[in-house]
Formats: sequence, structure tokens, C-alpha cells
Amino acid sequence: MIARVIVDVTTNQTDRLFDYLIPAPFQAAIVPGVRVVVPFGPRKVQGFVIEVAKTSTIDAGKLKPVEQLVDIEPPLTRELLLLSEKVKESTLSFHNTALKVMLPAAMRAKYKKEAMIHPETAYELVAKEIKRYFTSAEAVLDWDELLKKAGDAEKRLLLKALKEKTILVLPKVGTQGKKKKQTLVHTVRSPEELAQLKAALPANAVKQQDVLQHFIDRPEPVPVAELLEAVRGSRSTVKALADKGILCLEEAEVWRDPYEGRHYERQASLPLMEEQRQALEPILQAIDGEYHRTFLLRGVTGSGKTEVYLQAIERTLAKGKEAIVLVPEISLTPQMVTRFKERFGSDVAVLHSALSMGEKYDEWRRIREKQVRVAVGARSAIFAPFENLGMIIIDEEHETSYKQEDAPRYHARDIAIERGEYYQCPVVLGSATPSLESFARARKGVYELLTMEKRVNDVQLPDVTITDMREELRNGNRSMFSAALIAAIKQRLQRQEQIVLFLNRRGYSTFVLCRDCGYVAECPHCDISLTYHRTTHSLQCHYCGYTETPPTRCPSCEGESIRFFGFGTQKVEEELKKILPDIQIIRMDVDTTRTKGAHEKLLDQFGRGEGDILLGTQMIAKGLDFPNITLVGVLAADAMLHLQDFRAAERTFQLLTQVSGRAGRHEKAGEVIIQTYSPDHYSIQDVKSHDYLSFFQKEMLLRKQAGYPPYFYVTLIHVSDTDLPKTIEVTKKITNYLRSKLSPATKIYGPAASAIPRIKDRYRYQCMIKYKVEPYLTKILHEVVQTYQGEMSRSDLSIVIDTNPYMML
Ligand SMILES: Nc1ncnc2c1ncn2[C@@H]1O[C@H](COP(=O)(O)OP(=O)(O)OP(=O)(O)O)[C@@H](O)[C@H]1O
Ligand SMILES: [Zn+2]
Ligand SMILES: [Zn+2]
Repeated sequence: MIARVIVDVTTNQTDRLFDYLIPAPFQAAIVPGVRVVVPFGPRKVQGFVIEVAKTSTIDAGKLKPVEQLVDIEPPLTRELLLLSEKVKESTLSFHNTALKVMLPAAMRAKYKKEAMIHPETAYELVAKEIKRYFTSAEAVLDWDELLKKAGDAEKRLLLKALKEKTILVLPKVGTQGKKKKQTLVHTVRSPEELAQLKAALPANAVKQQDVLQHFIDRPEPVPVAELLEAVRGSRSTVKALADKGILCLEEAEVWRDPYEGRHYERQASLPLMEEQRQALEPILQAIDGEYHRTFLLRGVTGSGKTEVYLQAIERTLAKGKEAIVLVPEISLTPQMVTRFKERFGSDVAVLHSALSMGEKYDEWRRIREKQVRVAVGARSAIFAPFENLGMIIIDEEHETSYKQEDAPRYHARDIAIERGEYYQCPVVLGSATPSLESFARARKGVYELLTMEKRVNDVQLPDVTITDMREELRNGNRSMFSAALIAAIKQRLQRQEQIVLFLNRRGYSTFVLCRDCGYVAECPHCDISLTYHRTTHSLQCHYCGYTETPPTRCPSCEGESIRFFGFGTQKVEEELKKILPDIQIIRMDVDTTRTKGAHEKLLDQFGRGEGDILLGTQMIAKGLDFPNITLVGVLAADAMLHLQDFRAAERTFQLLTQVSGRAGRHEKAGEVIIQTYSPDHYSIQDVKSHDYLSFFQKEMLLRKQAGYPPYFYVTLIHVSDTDLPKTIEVTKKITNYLRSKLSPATKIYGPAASAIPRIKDRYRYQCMIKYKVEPYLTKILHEVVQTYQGEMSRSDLSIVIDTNPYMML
């Protein structure tokens, strides 16, 4: 038998199936979806078995055998294998990359080179400089580590020893995570042979006979513990048969036991509001009718979307099927997790980045072993290996974090719909502020639109006031808080109500400037200004990690008027305490949430009323549902509007609506104060009137005029290299090639320098394609990559193609 394998080598030439012989002991165990270790050139690499075939087009004599079996059970299902091909196609990535993204990080292969004294060299004859490292004939060292530690002279010596075959270096494939090993027993003998061997055993060797009978009945490999239990035998029995060469023992990876969850009170489902009932109805129909449909649920903040999801899942489980719920990383709060655990108890697995690699692996395994039927998680949970999927939900579907920014550059929404079609099950996209793409599709009838305009129990949406910070300045207020905001905060303190203070930091940072000459501290490796960090009193580059101490004197004019501009959460806290010294502030930002569980602890504190103000960045904009929050203040609302991104207005509207939605969700009425320098911008005005449709129409018009999605598709080609003329040259060639190949209606922009023209000493250029119909685009882009493949493997050149870009930088 032949295994057709995708190897873990990411180059264009290796992006195809390779055939390997399946040795007899693995015949039964190697099925599509298992991972194996195979020889590949001089190396050993991991690979995924995609197909098992009877014959190969290559001469059997030229085929190499599979060397090792990594999994006992295939981690990837047949459906996921099929899906991987679609991901590869649509994102222009390597098949190997598309397969690996579906597995938890703990399962990714890790390669090591083991070095030892060459078995054909007598240890006594080895030079003593080498013996310093290899202290015995058996010593095995990590080759790369060894070279890293060695000085130049020693390195030369080691390499010479390698060349002269004093040292032998062998590749070794491992896995990222810690794993438990298990001994597998298998046999290469046929059942007929085994029957003969059994007959030939002495009559008193009963246990040995039982073991052979076991393999006559079930020839596949079996964990030794399981075998011993089945035949009530001891290890010595197995060992005796192994010594006779009848059985073979092999180490293989096993899944660890899942960890015990915490205790959650069971919550029954709530009686629905009329709007919730109407939204749920068509979803239930699709579940019952077992057909695929994509629903877009637009429900204002606090309209009870989660309850709709929960009841849809309940019906799915009642049908004996499984559900996936995607939630953006930052709103995967303990509060959110609790809502699912309370309803579905131990039937829920949670996959999010706060878990350690091992914990994530455990949760993933609980899904694969069918111990749970609901998976709640961030983007990658869309690949949860269920085999009887009945429902996929994407909460906050507009979130850009659903798009992966590394290869494979997939969008979870596309994967959800793909899987929904395969399983003929509904997909529900939910949001208070749907993405323009999704809402446009719903309008065209591609998705079915479900709407909830009212909050639960008819609670009013909060009153939104916009304060013009330019006006404040004219009135002599130079602080970062408007008079209205301070007055509102004081009022809440008196009433013992809580406040959320949101600082929009995206697109905004603290930088160093010389007031005399205008010098701005910039990264020497990237074309971007350095950010000032108060905690460490340092200047840092957010792209390459470069750090320096802030100058006390201007490096350019030697003046002393160096100032730090912009403000962070710490600064806000300090300033607010100057005005209101007794105020209790819970600050949530990267600094205060670095340790594990800190996020949860701070939110708990706030929930218990131990703080007056929850102050934070993007982290606090979503998912919070605390009844005592009656005021939301937004600082620097327009910071994002100035980003070079066609979605800047959309993101501003979405973020402001989300954060406003934290106020007055229950009995107490809510108020929102938005501070801005662009009070008239429609993305801010429409937040005030809670008018999604108005925003949608204005934004659509602009997208149409500018030729952006959802009217046009966009593909972005990024070219980078350490050599500037070469970067420009390559981008120019690609652009010209595309112009010659694509239809005249398609617009091609470039070559143009990227918004950040240099990162980590690499120059960055881009070419943008805007098109409506371009049936051969994928093929043409493949040709582009093909053309530069050799060049890319030889030099610093890199070409990255994004067929659905969300990061325009
Ligand atoms: N039918 C119901 N009866 C009573 N309370 C409900 C009902 N449905 C939802 N709720 C409650 O209403 C509150 C708001 O619901 P939920 O958090 O699901 O809103 P949401 O639409 O997801 O809002 P957001 O988009 O702001 O996160 C929650 O406290 C929830 O428990
Ligand atoms: Zn200066
Ligand atoms: Zn840098």
C-alpha cells in the first residue's frame, strides 16, 4: 500500500503529494488524516497522509517507506482534509500550511538535529577538543545549540569533524508540546501465519496463545495496556513474543486526560422577548429541516443575541449534533464563558489564547474524542474537528480579528459557510454593527437578515452626547477631560454608579518631539516613530522591538525642549486622580493584564463594585454586561479615523457603538459622552443617533465611489526586500505583468510604497488590484509566485499575497 503525503516543507516545489510505501505493521493504522514521519532528501520530516492508494505511478523500487506513525487516531477528519484544499486554493497558501492551521500549536512538528560521535569512529581516536563536548561515546547533543554556543574557532573544528565523519548529525522530528507516550504492539504476520505459530506454541503457554488469538481476530496495532487487559496477560508474555520476532513494540503519542472543569450552576433558558422569538424561529427551522443557510442577526447592544445563540444550540444538541461558537479573543471573558458553561455544563470546550499550549491541546482533544459537543473559542476554533456539526455561530461578526494575518490568510466567516454547506447546517452571524460586506449580502438576499431593534425588557439605548474638544480648548480647558465628562463622572460617584472610561489607542501613540526643531524620535530600522513607555521609561518600536533610552537633549539641535506627546491609560489615571483624588480606578491595559488570570480578577473586582471606574483600551469595549454601569466616556474617539485604511470609518462606528452599548443595559438608564476633534464626522454622528442604516448607506456610497468592498474585491500584493531598488523593480514587474494579463475593467495600482515603507530594515512596496470579475486571478497570482520562487529561496525577497486584506499597512 502507498501513502500519499503532504510533507512539512513549505516551498512551491514540495507543495504536492509524495508517495511512500506503507510498511506492513502500519497497514491498518495509516489512514487519511494521520501524521507520519517520512524521509525527505537528507532529512526526516513530518507529513500528513492525504490518501492511501494501492499503486503509485512511481516505481515501487524507488519509493521510500514511511518511517514512523505519529498518531494512533487521525487528528484531521475527512471533511477537514477536503476543507484544507479549499483553504489552500482560496488563500493561495501551501497545502501544508492550510493543514497545520487546523491543529493546536502543541501538535506542530519541531525539528532537531542530534549530534553524536560517528558510530564508525573509535572514541579513543577522537580529538580531545571534540571530546570536550562529547564526553562519552554515547553522548547525544543538540547540534544547533552546540553551534550557537561555540566560538568561531570551535565552530570550524566541529564542522570539520562533521565533514570528516567524526561526528554524525541526524535529524529528529518531535512535537512542540509535551506529550505522553504509549507503547503500541503490532505484528507483521498474517492471521494464517499467526494461527500456525499459535498451534506450534507449547500447551502451557496459554497467555501467549491468547495474545496471538487477539491479533488473529484484530490485526491492527493496539496499546500494550489495552492488550494486556483484553487478554488478562502480563508484560512478560508480550515481551516473550516480541523476543521471538512475532510482535513488535513501538512508541506512539497518546492524548492526555482532559482536565476537570470548574463547577457551574445550571441555568435554564429564559423566556424569550418577542423580537428574540422572531429571530430564533427561522434558525430553528433550518436546524430541524437540516439545511444550510447563513443568517445575519443584527441586534442592537443589549438586545439579547446571546440568548438566541444559546437556544439555537440547545435545539442543535437535542438533535444529537454539535455546535461551534466563535467569539473575538477580547470578548472571550469569563462572563461570556460562564454563560455557556451554565447552560451546557461539561458539554463545552473553550479554546482561547489565555490557555497554555497544553490546556488548549486538552480542550481540542475533548472535541476530537467527542467528549463535548459545543466548542466556544476565538478564530481558530472554526476548525474544531467535529464530525456531526449542526450549527455555527459567529458573534461580533464584524471583528477584523476573524481574519488571520499570517498564512493561510483565511477569514473565519468563509470557513464557517464552507463547513455549513458541507454539513447542511445553519450559520448565524451576529452583531450590533455588521460588517458592510455581510449587511450588503443580507440586503441582496444571499444571507437571511434577522433584526432586533430593541433592548431586552424595552430598556432604552443610552443617550449619547458628543463633546467637541476644539471647543473645550477655546474655552480654556487644556485638560484631557471635557467639562461635561467631569460633571457626569461626579454625578455617578454621588449615586454610587459605575463608569467605563475608554481610551481609543489604536492609531494613537505617545511619541517624543523636540519643540524647537520638530525632531521626532524614529526607529533606525523602520520608518515609524518610536513609542514612549512610561513603565520602563524607554522608547520602543512596535514593529521590530528596537528599544532605546529617551534623549534628554535633542539629538538634532541639542536643545532641551524634548517633550512627550500623546497619552496612555496611566497618564489618564494620573490626570483624573488630580481632579478627583478619592476616585477608585481599575485600569485594564496590556500592563495590568500581563499575568495569567489578571483580566478575570480585575473584571470580578469591578463587578463586585470595588471600583468606580473601569479604565481601559480596546480590551473593555466588548462583551461586558454589568447592571451598575450608567456612564461611558470615550477619549480620543477619532484617533482611528486617520488611519490609512478604507475601513477606518467603519471601525470607528463599530467600536464607538460597542463601547456605548456597555451603558444602561438593565434597570438604570445609561449615558455616553464621546470626546472628539471631528464631531461632525458621520461615523460619530450616527453613533449618537444609534442609526446603523444611515451609517451603512453613507459608507456604501463612499465605497462605491472609491471602488472598495463590498462593491469591488481587493487583492493586495506586498513585496519586501533589504534592497530598495530591487523591491521597486520586482513590484514594477509584477504590476506590469498583471496589467498585461487582467481585464481592462480591473484597476491596478502600483508600484507604491507601503504606508510604513520600511520595517526591520526591509523595504516594502505594494500593488493593489480592485476588480469585479476576474476568473483567472488565482491562476495568474500563482504564476507570479512561481516566477519569483527561486529568487525568494535564494535571497531576502518576499512576496505576500492577500486576497482579502484587512491590514492595509
Ligand atoms: N429573554 C430574556 N429575558 C430576560 N433577560 C434577558 C433575555 N435575553 C437576554 N437577557 C439578558 O439581557 C442582557 C443582554 O443580553 P446580551 O448580553 O445577550 O445582549 P447582546 O445582544 O449580546 O448585547 P451586546 O451586543 O451588547 O453584547 C443579559 O444580561 C441577558 O442575560
Ligand atoms: Zn531639536
Ligand atoms: Zn523598528
